[in-house]
Amino acid sequence: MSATIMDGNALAREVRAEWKVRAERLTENGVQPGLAVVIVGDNPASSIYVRNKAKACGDTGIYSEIHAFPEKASQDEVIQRIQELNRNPRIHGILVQLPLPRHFESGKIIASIAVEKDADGFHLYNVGALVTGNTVFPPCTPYGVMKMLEKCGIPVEGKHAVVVGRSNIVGKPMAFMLLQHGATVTICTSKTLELAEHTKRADILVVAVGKPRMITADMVKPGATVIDVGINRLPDGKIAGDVDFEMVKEKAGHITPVPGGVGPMTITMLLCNTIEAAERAQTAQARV
Ligand SMILES: Nc1nc(=O)c2c([nH]1)NC[C@@H]1CN(c3ccc(C(=O)N[C@@H](CCC(=O)O)C(=O)O)cc3)C=[N+]21
Repeated sequence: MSATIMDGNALAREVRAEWKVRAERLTENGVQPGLAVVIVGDNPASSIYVRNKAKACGDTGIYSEIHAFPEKASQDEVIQRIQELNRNPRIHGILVQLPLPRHFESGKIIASIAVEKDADGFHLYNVGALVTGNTVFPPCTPYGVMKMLEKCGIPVEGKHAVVVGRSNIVGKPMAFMLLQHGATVTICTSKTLELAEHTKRADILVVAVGKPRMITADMVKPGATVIDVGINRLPDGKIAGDVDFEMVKEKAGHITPVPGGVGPMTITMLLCNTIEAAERAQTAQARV
């Protein structure tokens, strides 16, 4: 029996339709949700991604601005722009596209984003909120994964989840979100010894390492849910995930493809966080 494919494009459309109603309600009340995307340098992958985000905003009724800086921009001028965006009432969400050029200290840039406009959930305050179970803005990729599990009716509570990858933007927040939902969580890295011994015990396996097809069928428990966060560009130009999709889909119960899996959900959750931020701004306004 072949696994059920978790269609990220279809799920993303569904979630966007639900949230679009909320964006429209806000707009009717005079507060159109607004997102500012700050991008430094001209990494072609980032530029495509930023354009896709702007388009997704338009489709969902969100106002968006792109603030592009040249590679050689100074850290101070970027921080100054972020501070302006922090004060701009049209903007409810601010995203600084990562990675930044090497001469930037990402921590300082992220710290300059107003906590209540941090649509990526990367500010240390929001990281702390997530870890303590008081999440405001869940980081978009793990948030998208949780939403996919929910939409596909995959239970998390009591299950053994294994996360492979320990990045601050995917692996770590993913592990804490699964934990918050009652999973027993194992966090592995690409360096974990006997990795298969861990992954084989996973009811839910989330892989975010960046090594094409590193998860093979022998590393997966029959019937498991396999979530592939990896997006690797192969020498022939094709895109592959961290999971050997063709082989693993014969063994898993549910599996996400790449492309068309977690990626479209990531962009969608950014839109949700922006709408959420606008709703909170409106509520705060009403209280004054
Ligand atoms: N501050 C910040 N926040 C981010 O969320 C962030 C970031 N910086 N920097 C870059 C990464 C990468 N990322 C992707 C999101 C969606 C797709 C996506 O939708 N991919 C499609 C198409 C893939 C393709 O064809 O290239 C898919 O998987 O189907 C890809 C990559 C968000 N990132």
